[in-house]
Amino acid sequence: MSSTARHAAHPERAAVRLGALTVGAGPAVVIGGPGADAHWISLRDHRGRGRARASVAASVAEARAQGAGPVLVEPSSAEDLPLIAESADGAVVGAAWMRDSGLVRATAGLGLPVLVQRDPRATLEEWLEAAGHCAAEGNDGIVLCEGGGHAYPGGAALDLALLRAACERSGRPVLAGLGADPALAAAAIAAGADGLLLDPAATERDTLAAREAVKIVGALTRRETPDSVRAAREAIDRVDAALAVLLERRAELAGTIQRLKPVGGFAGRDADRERRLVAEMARRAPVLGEARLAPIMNAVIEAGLHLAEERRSATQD
Ligand SMILES: C=C(O[C@@H]1C=C(C(=O)O)C=C[C@H]1O)C(=O)O
Repeated sequence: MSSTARHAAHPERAAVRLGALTVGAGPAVVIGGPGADAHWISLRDHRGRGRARASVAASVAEARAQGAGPVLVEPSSAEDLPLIAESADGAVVGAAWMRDSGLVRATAGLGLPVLVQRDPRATLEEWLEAAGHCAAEGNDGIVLCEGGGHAYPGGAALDLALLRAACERSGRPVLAGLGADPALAAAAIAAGADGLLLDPAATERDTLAAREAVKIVGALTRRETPDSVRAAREAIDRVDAALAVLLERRAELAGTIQRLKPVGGFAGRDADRERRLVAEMARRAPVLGEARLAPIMNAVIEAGLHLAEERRSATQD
C-alpha cells in the first residue's frame, strides 16, 4: 500500500474532548507536568499508602492544583471507578492492565473519555482490541497512548513506527508517553502524535521543553483548520514561533558568511544569489510565489546585513 493510501484510511481523525481541551484536532497537547494543558494521576501509585477515599480525592485535587485544564485518573481497581466518575474528566487505562478486558470495559463504561496506554509487549492488534472494548461500551472518546513502559529510569519505551501505524489504523488521536524525559518530544510530534503524556512528576523545566518542541515541530507538521479568529490567532502564533527560531538561525548563518566572504556586509551584496534563493523558496511556497516572497526575503536579508555590520563595528571599537 502506498503511503498516500495508508493516510487516506483515516484522513480526519476523530477528535476527543477532554473537558475544554480537544485532542486529535488543532494543536498537539501536553498532558502531565506543571503548566501542562491537562493533568493525570495514577491511583496505582497510591497503593500501600492507605488509599482512603479522602486521600484519593485529595490526590485529584492536588492534580487540579497543578494548573488549569482537565484531570485524568488511572484506577487501581474497579473500586476506584465511582470516585473517578465523580471527580475526573477522563480515565486512564494503564499499560499494565490494558489486557484486563473486564476492568477496561468497566472503566470505559463510566462514559468519560479514556486514554488507553499500550503495554510495551502488546502488539498493535492487541492495543486496538483494548480500544475496541471501550468502543463496545458505547464510549467513543478514546485516545491511544504509546509509551507505556520504561526503556530506562524515567524514560518511556516508545515505538514511533507503531505510534504512526496506530494513527493511521485507528482513526483515533494518539499520544506519545515520554515518562519524565522530554528528549523525544519533537520526534513524537514529527511522527504524528497528537500530544504527549508526561509523568505527573516531570519538572517544570522538562514540561516547558516538551511544550516548546510540540509548538515548533507542530507548526511545521500539523495541518490545522481553525474555525475562529481566536483559534486561528493561536495557530499563527505557533507558526510565528517556528519562524522566529528559523530567522534567528538564518541571521547567525548569514553573519558567518559576511565574516568569511572577501567583501562582507552591504558592500558584498550578491543580487544573483538573492534571486536564486527566492526562486528556490517559491517551489515550497507556491501560493506566495516569487513576487511576494522577494520583498519578504529582501527585508530578512537586510536585517541580517545590518546585524552583521553592527557586530563588526562593535568588535572594531
Ligand atoms: C549571505 C550572503 O550575503 C548576502 C546576504 C544573503 C542572505 O542573507 O541570504 C544573500 C546574498 C548576499 O547579498 C551570501 O553571499 O550568501
